[in-house]
Amino acid sequence: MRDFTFWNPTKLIFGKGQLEQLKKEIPQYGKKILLVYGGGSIKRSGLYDQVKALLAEIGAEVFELPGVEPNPRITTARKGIEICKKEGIEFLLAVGGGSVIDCTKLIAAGAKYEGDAWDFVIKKAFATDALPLGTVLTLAATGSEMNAGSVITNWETSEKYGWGSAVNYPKFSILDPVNTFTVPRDQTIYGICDMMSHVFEHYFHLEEHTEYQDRMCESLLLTVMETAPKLLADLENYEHRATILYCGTMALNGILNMGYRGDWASHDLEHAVSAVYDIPHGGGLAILFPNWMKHNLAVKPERFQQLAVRVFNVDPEGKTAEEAGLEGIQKLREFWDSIGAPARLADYEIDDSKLDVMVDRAMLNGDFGTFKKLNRKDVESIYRASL
Ligand SMILES: NC(=O)c1ccc[n+]([C@@H]2O[C@H](COP(=O)([O-])OP(=O)(O)OC[C@H]3O[C@@H](n4cnc5c(N)ncnc54)[C@H](O)[C@@H]3O)[C@@H](O)[C@H]2O)c1
Repeated sequence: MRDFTFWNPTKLIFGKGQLEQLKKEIPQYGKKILLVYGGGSIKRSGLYDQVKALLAEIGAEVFELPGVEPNPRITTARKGIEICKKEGIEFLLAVGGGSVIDCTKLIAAGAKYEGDAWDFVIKKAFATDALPLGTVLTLAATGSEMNAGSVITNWETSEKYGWGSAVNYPKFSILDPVNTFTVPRDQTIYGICDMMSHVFEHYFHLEEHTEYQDRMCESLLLTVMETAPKLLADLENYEHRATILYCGTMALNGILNMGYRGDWASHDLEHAVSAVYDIPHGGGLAILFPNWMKHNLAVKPERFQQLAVRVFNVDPEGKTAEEAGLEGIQKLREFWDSIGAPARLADYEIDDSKLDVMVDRAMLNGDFGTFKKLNRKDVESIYRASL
């Protein structure tokens, strides 16, 4: 295990009816609020009206940025930054899923920056200051509600990158499982694949002696796999929504991955696909991750074997580490198939016609990944296996 410092300042407020806490939390930061949300699901569910009523109760002056897209775009963040600068916004409230939260993070940092906020995303500049932000999460998936990451797409250049800075941590995040009841079945599945993928990104590392971290990762995977079918059979079940919501946050808030660095190449592979085709992030990961695993099985077969035995119940008797590991990867595929996750790029009508463009996008910053550095040939091979 490597040396580490753990710091996560986000206040997590979890449970039924917790939206009321907005009245206590927001006034510490100011009265001029930018409310950021997506395509209207919060209006249909009634959450928008509830938030507006609470903001009215604390006498907030509310400006709005609706219409944040899934795979949020730099153009939308720029609109939000303009509002912040023009109106002297003091606090940003994101109400939505990972896309709304990620966009809000860029707006918060961009509002304190003279240049174009895309500079942060391409790492031309590093964000050292930001307006404070809070979130009301409506979809279990990304962990963005309790981390410092943000993923932004530039549709003009077909680029999608993750960027991060400690200034991005939400001051608070309100997680009421009831607010996730309306998440449609497909988005619920993508969220489940996304949070499991975050754990896999952690799990495949080259560090020795991460016994406790491994078991935490495995326990999260087992919990998600046990709960997912129950939730998908009963989408408005509070307890199952709560378990999945909590798992989504825990999968990517820094708690599982102290003392080592995970791989993250599969996320880069997926970002390059959705920068070209605008597919749901969790759906892309469900297609690509098992193929990344097969491609890299030989790098450290014992890790795949451990995952197979402990999480996928593979009997290691009489098998090499590689054979047992491969069986585990097949069981992961079977599990994702069983919940209705996409398995091939063809499920999104993606063929090999833009394969070179996707490879170019993925390779823009050179070889990537830490478990194994992927080069152009590796990337092409994983995409081809995923067609
Ligand atoms: N910041 C991070 O750490 C991180 C990690 C992983 C992924 N991401 C990024 O996050 C984005 C995906 O976010 P996401 O998976 O949370 O999905 P999302 O925010 O893109 O939402 C997906 C869809 O679900 C709808 N929706 C959200 N909540 C709903 C509700 N309660 N009822 C009905 N519909 C609802 C949205 O309107 C949208 O159409 C991608 O851009 C991905 O790259 C970020």
